[in-house]
Amino acid sequence: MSAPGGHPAAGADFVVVANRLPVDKRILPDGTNIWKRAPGGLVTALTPTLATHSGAWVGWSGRPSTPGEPEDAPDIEGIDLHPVSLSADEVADYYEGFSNATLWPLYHDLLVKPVFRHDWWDAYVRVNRRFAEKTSEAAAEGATVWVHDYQLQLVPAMLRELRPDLRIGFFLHIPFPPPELFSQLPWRTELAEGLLGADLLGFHLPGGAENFLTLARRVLDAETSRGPIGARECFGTVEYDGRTVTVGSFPISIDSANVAAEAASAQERASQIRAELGDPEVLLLGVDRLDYTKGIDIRLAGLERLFADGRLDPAKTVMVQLASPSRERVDSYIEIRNRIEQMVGHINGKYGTVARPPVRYLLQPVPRDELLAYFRAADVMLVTPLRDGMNLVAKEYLASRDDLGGALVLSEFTGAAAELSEAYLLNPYDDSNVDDVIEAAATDPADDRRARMRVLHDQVMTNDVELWAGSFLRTLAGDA
Ligand SMILES: Nc1ncnc2c1ncn2[C@@H]1O[C@H](COP(=O)(O)OP(=O)(O)O)[C@@H](O)[C@H]1O
Ligand SMILES: O=P(O)(O)OC[C@H]1O[C@H](O[C@H]2O[C@H](CO)[C@@H](O)[C@H](O)[C@H]2O)[C@H](O)[C@@H](O)[C@@H]1O
Repeated sequence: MSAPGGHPAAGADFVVVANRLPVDKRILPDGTNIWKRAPGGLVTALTPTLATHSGAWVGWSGRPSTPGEPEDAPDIEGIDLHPVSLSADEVADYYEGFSNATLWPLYHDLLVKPVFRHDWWDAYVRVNRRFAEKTSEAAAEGATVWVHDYQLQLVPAMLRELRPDLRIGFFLHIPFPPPELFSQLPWRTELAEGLLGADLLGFHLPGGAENFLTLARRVLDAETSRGPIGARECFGTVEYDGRTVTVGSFPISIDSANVAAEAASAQERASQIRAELGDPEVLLLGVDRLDYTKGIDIRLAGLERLFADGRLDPAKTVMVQLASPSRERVDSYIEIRNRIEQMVGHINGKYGTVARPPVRYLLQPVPRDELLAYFRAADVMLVTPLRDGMNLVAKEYLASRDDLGGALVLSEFTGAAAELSEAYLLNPYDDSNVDDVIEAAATDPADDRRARMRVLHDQVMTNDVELWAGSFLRTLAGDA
């Protein structure tokens, strides 16, 4: 039913728009559908915020739709879900193609070569329009809409055209590259214009926000502010199309109190995990989506060098790598999986015994309580990306350690490093630095490690996801 202006009479006042719904749809062998809460940083971050607002979420179910299949709209955890259908071709062209083989590598330092294809771009435009239309149907008059991430950069302008009454925020969860890299994109003008449909554009780091201001000047000849941007303060502006768009830095975080409480109750399982692993002197842990940006190969290579140089003893050291399958049909993901599995086999073949391989590797998502038990068990958490927008794993690990045990090794090339200066920071491009830092985190005196963990744990407990969402939404409402 529509209100006089053509807008839904009973729409939501607060609508989140993201590539994925906070659930995955699975079809059982008997044909019935079940919805499971999906893994991933964005989903993990936003669920608590939505549960406290009465909101709607527009997104994709995570699987291709078959023609004619009706989309059911489940309601989980008090959130009204609005599924957007993608055909198998659209999954290939919009999600695996333009989003994850064009934009993802372009925004992550060209770690692999981005592919520029016009048919992928056409699918991206078509799917962004479908998201904008679905959102327009879901939002009440004057609603606040929060659009997320690189898959949906055209939605702000498309939605503004459909619904000028809405207050539109956009947040980018991955790095925003320097204009020199972004400008390789044949559709750079269209993307910049798409983003500027928002009232507020948020980035994790001030550097990403400043990159966007420079781009707006160069590509669109827009007038922008020139002063520095600060986290949750000192916002920038772009004058475009007769409107002022605010640009800011909002570092995302986690539901710290919940993670800490759940991890504390996983202590018994943590001790059991150590025993199952043969009570190693040093337990190293990696937890990541299997992505070439995460530097899983970097930490494996470091471990092998430390064994080869006799700096860590393979008989007394275990590294657990929990990898979650991701974007499995994209070539660069197939290649990194092969590389990692070859490295794991090589290290175990060379430095293990039949009873005791030093690397234990899983390629499957691990249940939440089990994951927290691993955090609680680990002596050293290895977070070694070559580039990462934020990295919530690092923050989850720190929140889990209210016992002040453990140590965090953290790449300088993560967004998290900007806030977590007491971590064992490393440059993943510098082999000897990688080795020195991992060794220090494993062998430094317990008091030194504890002192660092105290600062880091407090930092994450104070700067949680509520602060992130609250500061973004207050700025969007003009109350900051
Ligand atoms: N193997 C795994 N099993 C279960 N959850 C995982 C696994 N790997 C990563 N996760 C979860 O996925 C999220 C990853 O978020 P983040 O580190 O920000 O990176 P990204 O969103 O790029 O994957 C975290 O909440 C983390 O706990
Ligand atoms: O949806 P997928 O293709 O399975 O990918 C999962 C998510 O990966 C990316 O996460 C980013 O967001 C995190 C939270 O802000 C951040 O910590 C991390 O550094 C980023 O890589 C992606 O941006 C999400 O859209 C995906 O859902």
